[in-house]
Amino acid sequence: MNPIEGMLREGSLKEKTIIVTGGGTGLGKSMARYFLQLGANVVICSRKLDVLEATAKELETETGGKILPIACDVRKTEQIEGVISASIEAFGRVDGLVNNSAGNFISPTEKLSYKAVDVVVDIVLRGSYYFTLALGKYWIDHQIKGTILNISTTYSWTGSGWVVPSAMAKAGVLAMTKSLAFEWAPYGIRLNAIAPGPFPTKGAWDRLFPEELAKKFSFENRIPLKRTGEHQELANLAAYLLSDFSSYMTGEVVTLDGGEVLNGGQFNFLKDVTDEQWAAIAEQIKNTNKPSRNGGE
Ligand SMILES: CCC/C=C/C(=O)SCCNC(=O)CCNC(=O)[C@H](O)C(C)(C)COP(=O)([O-])OP(=O)([O-])OC[C@H]1O[C@@H](n2cnc3c(N)ncnc32)[C@H](O)[C@@H]1OP(=O)([O-])[O-]
Ligand SMILES: NC(=O)C1=CN([C@@H]2O[C@H](COP(=O)(O)OP(=O)(O)OC[C@H]3O[C@@H](n4cnc5c(N)ncnc54)[C@H](OP(=O)(O)O)[C@@H]3O)[C@@H](O)[C@H]2O)C=CC1
Repeated sequence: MNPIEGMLREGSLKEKTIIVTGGGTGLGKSMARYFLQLGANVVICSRKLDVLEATAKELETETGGKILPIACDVRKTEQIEGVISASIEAFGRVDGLVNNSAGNFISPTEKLSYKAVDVVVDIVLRGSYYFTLALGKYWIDHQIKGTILNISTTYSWTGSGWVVPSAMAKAGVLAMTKSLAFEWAPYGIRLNAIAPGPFPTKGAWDRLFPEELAKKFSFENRIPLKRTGEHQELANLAAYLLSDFSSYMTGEVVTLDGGEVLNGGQFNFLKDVTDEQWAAIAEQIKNTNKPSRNGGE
């Protein structure tokens, strides 16, 4: 496969200031890089300031764009408000938010302590609605037509065992996306979401596909398109959803997963049937049909 290129034309996010939570690592970092390349001012925030500062330095050198790293635990409202006021001070205003911060790990649910469930739900659900609420109030007060992109998962729809706190929290984020897309549409505020399939990042792989598991299962085999996602593919979609090109779209959840979620199709197990078997099956079904066509049983 050829390397995936940036999709939008230069300057597509010019004059926009976008906050990316969890923007120091993984997919958040890849989105931040592309937003900078498209001319946005970017604010990245998460718990680890040293990681954010290293990312900011790297991306600034690479893109020549303006990026501000700020420490913020998305479970703390005063820290979120601090990020918003520091962003306004640095760039004049805020136009976009990516709720990308997350916590997650695989575990049998009955082995989780109450705190282990809380930690994931609080980062994902509480963090997303705290940030959304704080920015929404600012946008409504200042008549700014802001845009929010929530990073969800495909199992928000289907549910999934062994990641139950994450599934509960991400499903809540989806409900918020659709509910507020309607309620805040009169203010011109848009909310959309991406449901990514597997995109290799250290954060996700260490906690969801650890070596012990990777030795036994081939994840690529579960994916109809037989590969994991490229970060630029997700960054392209994210930039589109934050740009004015998507200004007629709100309340939408776009799945980007190589077809992985379609595995649930009831007859998809037939992918292993050979051509010879298909010929025999067709013959058998036709023979069954014959008597009924001739008026028989
Ligand atoms: C296709 C892929 C879909 C991907 C989706 C994603 O979201 S990928 C994104 C992936 N990226 C990330 O997740 C990035 C951020 N993630 C993190 O920082 C950590 O994974 C965190 C979420 C645990 C928070 O860390 P922290 O330092 O704030 O918390 P802490 O260490 O204090 O633990 C709190 C409680 O959890 C308990 N506990 C922990 N592990 C396990 C376990 N394996 N088993 C059982 N329990 C476990 C721990 O014992 C404690 O409970 P206790 O004993 O006190 O009752
Ligand atoms: N990679 C994948 O295959 C998939 C990822 N996703 C979603 O994509 C997003 C990015 O995940 P990914 O890049 O893979 O993983 P990462 O672990 O790299 O990203 C998670 C980010 O969240 C930040 N974070 C965690 N806790 C907090 C907190 N309390 N306050 C603020 N920030 C916090 C972390 O920074 P810090 O530690 O500094 O706080 C980190 O930068 C997540 O929403 C994830 O659920 C969804 C489906 C698949």
